[in-house]
Amino acid sequence: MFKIPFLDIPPLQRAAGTVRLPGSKSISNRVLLLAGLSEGQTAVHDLLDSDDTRVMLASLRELGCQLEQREDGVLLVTGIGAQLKGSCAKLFLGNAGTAMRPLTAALALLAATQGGEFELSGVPRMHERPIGDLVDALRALGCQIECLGNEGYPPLRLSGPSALKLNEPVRVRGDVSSQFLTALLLALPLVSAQPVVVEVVGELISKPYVHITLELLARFGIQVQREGWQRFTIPAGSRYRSPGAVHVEGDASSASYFIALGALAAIEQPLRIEGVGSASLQGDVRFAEAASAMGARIEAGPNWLAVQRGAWPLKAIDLDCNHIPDAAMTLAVMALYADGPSTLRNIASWRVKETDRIAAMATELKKLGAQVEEGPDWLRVHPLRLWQSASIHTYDDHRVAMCFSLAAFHGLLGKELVGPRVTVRIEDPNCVAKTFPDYFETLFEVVSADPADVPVITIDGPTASGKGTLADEVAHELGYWILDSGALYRATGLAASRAGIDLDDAQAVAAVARGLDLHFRKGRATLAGEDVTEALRAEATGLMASQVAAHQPVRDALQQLQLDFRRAPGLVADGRDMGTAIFPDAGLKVFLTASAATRAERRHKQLISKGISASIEGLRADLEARDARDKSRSASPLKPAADALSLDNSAQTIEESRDLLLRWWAERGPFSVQR
Ligand SMILES: Nc1ncnc2c1ncn2[C@@H]1O[C@H](COP(=O)(O)OP(=O)(O)O)[C@@H](O)[C@H]1O
Ligand SMILES: Nc1ccn([C@@H]2O[C@H](COP(=O)(O)OP(=O)(O)O)[C@@H](O)[C@H]2O)c(=O)n1
Repeated sequence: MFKIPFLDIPPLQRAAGTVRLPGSKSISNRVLLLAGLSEGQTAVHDLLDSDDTRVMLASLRELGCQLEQREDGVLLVTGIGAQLKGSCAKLFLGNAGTAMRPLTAALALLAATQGGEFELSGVPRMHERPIGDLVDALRALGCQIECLGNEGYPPLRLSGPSALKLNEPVRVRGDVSSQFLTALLLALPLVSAQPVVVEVVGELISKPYVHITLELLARFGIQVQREGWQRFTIPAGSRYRSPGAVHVEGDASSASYFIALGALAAIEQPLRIEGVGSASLQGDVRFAEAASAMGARIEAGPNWLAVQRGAWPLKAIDLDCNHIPDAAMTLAVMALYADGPSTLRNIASWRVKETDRIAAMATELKKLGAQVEEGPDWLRVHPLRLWQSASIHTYDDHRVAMCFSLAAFHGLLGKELVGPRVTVRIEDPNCVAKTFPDYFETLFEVVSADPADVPVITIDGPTASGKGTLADEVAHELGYWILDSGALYRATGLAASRAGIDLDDAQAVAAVARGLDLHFRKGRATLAGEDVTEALRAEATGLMASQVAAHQPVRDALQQLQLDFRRAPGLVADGRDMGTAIFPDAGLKVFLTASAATRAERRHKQLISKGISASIEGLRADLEARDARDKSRSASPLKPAADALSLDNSAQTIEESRDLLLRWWAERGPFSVQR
């Protein structure tokens, strides 16, 4: 997760590989509610772990459901069997419409029939998202509902008991959001001693989502009879029965970003997307048809898609997007790469989502330089030729953040589109946590950029000056990768000495360096399958590293390995020759120093905190010896690059050094002067 104020994405070129999608949000929250209302236990496989599912889980727990996370990732939900365990609760539902609407309906009916008082609230934006049509339908049925802020909006208080009028059809509007109908369909089996009829007033929008609701109800034992999309009957005596196990499909709306990515940038081979396919329940899989119409080449299996670039530039479209409301936002960004203006129609529901999405898309697309027109329920986007760097505001809306990441593919993709190489800044990138917490990590796994376009910050300097610490801090703040180049020399020294090789034998050690089976994952290092994290950091290994690092053939052997770390969105590299030899074109070079006394003291503290005893005098002698060797060797000696900025951090805290580097970096970036 990128919990940082912004993420700068450099120009990207190609996409290749396989993406495994997280579970669908719509299916996850419906399954959780149904499992929570059922009798018995449901094993939920592939559940989405996101902000919206967390609020649903917290609510279910509050209402008395038992939740148990199995080691294999499966969640066991033991439902309340349609019987309230407690008579009051206050539920906070964040900005999750898929939790607020159905819980409102279910708790209103449970309070009416079994008595109780429940308060449902959310973040400020949730209190601006209308729920009046659902409240009206439930009140007409006899439920007691108070709007605690503005009439027609959360927060709500639901109380009972009260008599329900189930003889007449329950009428609900379907032309603003289909979630109101879904909420009623999910909840009314709670009171179906007699058949319950729901009638939709107005033309129902987003029918595919209602289709998902009906399919999932059927899996939980409730066969709703449907007459067109206007009238639904829940048979008398319907009861929620756990199906035992449920598998949540991959999120089809999330798939849209990768389908678009394939259409834009899977040039040599298709991009494979696993988790959705031709057998998916979700309407948003039909985004694939829209992408095909724009030129994507798509092959589909039951639960996978393979997408490749077809037409280029993409073909402009004019599309009624009512059937793919969420995924259609992705089309608005694809339209930048089309051969003419594209128009997305029938998207009025965008105005009442996480933010007013029509206004948001128009505003942000214009920042990139695009010409955009909007109407009450449509958006027209013209192709973009002259791109400009833009800082994209994301409105706490995961979909705005995800679809604008696709705007980083520009300029270099086709002959017609050559233009300036620009940076796309995504503000508040962590807002993707709502449905796809690892979206950016997943994206960066499958994209590649021209290395020259990938920004690099180098931090060189003597031992224990704080390079590694500072590199970690800065990389974390920017969402960049880290190269601890010293670890490569340490691993070479360790591997060579374990193999009984003379560390002064340059060629033999270089051969070890070339065959290094070294991997870094989640803060741990493995060498030939063995965890060597601690062994690498030992002082003795540092001395071996400095010995083998003096050989030019060893340095040559490790060069490509180091260059391979230069991947989007960027790199912070620490070592001795990062700015002078490995990344001479780095955008910022820092030469970090501190007095020998300070460094010996720091190293001492570091070792003591790890339970390793050492004397300050001994450490100082070692580090001075190492500095002397690093500076005096002929192969890439330790020295500041001509264009490096020097920083003596003897009297600085880590935070002060970090903030100074981030300031230097910001001054050199495309957003230093506010446009
Ligand atoms: N201003 C500072 N900047 C960086 N590190 C510092 C600072 N002050 C103290 N330290 C400490 O110095 C120790 C050595 O830092 P480290 O990053 O391992 O150095 P290097 O990678 O240069 O050998 C760490 O324990 C770190 O917490
Ligand atoms: N880019 C680099 C990084 C490390 N090294 C060598 O590897 C040794 C260990 O590096 P390191 O960065 O892990 O050491 P510390 O500064 O953390 O003590 C250094 O003393 C250098 O001799 C190098 O020559 N070039």
